[in-house]
Amino acid sequence: MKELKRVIISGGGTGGHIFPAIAIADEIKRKFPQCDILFVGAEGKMEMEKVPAAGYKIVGLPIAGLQRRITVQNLVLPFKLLSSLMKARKVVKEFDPQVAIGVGGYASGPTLQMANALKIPTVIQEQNSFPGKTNKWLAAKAAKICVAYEGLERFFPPSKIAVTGNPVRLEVTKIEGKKDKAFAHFGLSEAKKTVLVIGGSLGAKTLNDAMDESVQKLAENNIQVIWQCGKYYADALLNKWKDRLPDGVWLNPFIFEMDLAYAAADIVVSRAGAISVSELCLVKKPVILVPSPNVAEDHQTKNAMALVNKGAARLVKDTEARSVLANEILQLAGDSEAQIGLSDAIETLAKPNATQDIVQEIINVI
Ligand SMILES: CC(=O)N[C@H]1[C@@H](OP(=O)(O)OP(=O)(O)OC[C@H]2O[C@@H](n3ccc(=O)[nH]c3=O)[C@H](O)[C@@H]2O)O[C@H](CO)[C@@H](O)[C@@H]1O
Repeated sequence: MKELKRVIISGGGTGGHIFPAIAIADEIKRKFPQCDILFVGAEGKMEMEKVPAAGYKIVGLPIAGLQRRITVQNLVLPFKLLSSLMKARKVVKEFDPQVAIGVGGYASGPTLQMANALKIPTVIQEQNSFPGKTNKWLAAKAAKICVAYEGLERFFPPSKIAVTGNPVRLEVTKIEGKKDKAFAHFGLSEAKKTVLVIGGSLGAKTLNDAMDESVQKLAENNIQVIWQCGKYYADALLNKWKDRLPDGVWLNPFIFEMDLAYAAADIVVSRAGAISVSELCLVKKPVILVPSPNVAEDHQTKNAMALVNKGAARLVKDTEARSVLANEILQLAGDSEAQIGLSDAIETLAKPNATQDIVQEIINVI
């Protein structure tokens, strides 16, 4: 069998790009423990913290995105791009990987572009039903494009597509037998129903507003809440709720132990980011999705509808969340038949072998 010895993985910006990249790296390491893996990210972005925390080395490029407003940052963008291309060329040349994998996000542009220029094969992993700009741009020269949804022939050369599903970190979805540890970790009681609220890797204002108005009501109805609010909203919310949070409400910017959060939950309320959706299929919990309307081509609604159309999730629109979310939660919490129906249906959409299949595609191109 061909062996992976040196691999570059590039991309990031949000957890939705970083965590699948880490899942791919973990699977490569599981198969080829000696493989040397180097990540290439964007300076100042989330990957510069999360990738080393997962035990991998990362180099940052000075790349940034175009701001929608006219700003000084936009004026220096061409210089940042040029210096990112130069740095990416140096990194790729010196590390000399057998393959470079792009997971979407700014940094993967210069890195894979330079790998292409140096005749190193490239593989792209696209998490969503609507591809990001960088992946669309890199597709023409990629050797393989691993996707999670059908129908991406509209954007990518059909002969290069492999429908694998999204890579998900293994330990995140291993929840069996962890309930006791989970309740202890979050300081919750086994006697009450638990709702997990996650606004994607960065938190979601809509979900925070909805929870801000309804945690009290949920607590009064014997429902506990694990409320992940995201780092941008944390100061204001933690300040407001300091000393006043009802019993059985855990509020924090980020959950490092997602396995415990999933294990504790009877119901999950979540944004419909692609990796969150893939994880939810694997943990088989009843889910209420509130897709973000602020993403390219409304792709979170498409991610969500793929489940809703199969009876595998309920949907609450972003604009309606503040007024209806608490009642939706209470209604579902009181209907165990509906909960079973949702978890049975969501289980059928899981792709448990996605990460192995992606690594096989990577091996095939070297
Ligand atoms: C606003 C935005 O641009 N969202 C995009 C971003 O979502 P986002 O970055 O929110 O990513 P996803 O929802 O796809 O995945 C979130 C990941 O973060 C982890 N997690 C989350 C919260 C937490 O407290 N702890 C934790 O570990 C989850 O377990 C999961 O692994 O990338 C996704 C995949 O390209 C896209 O589908 C989303 O539309």
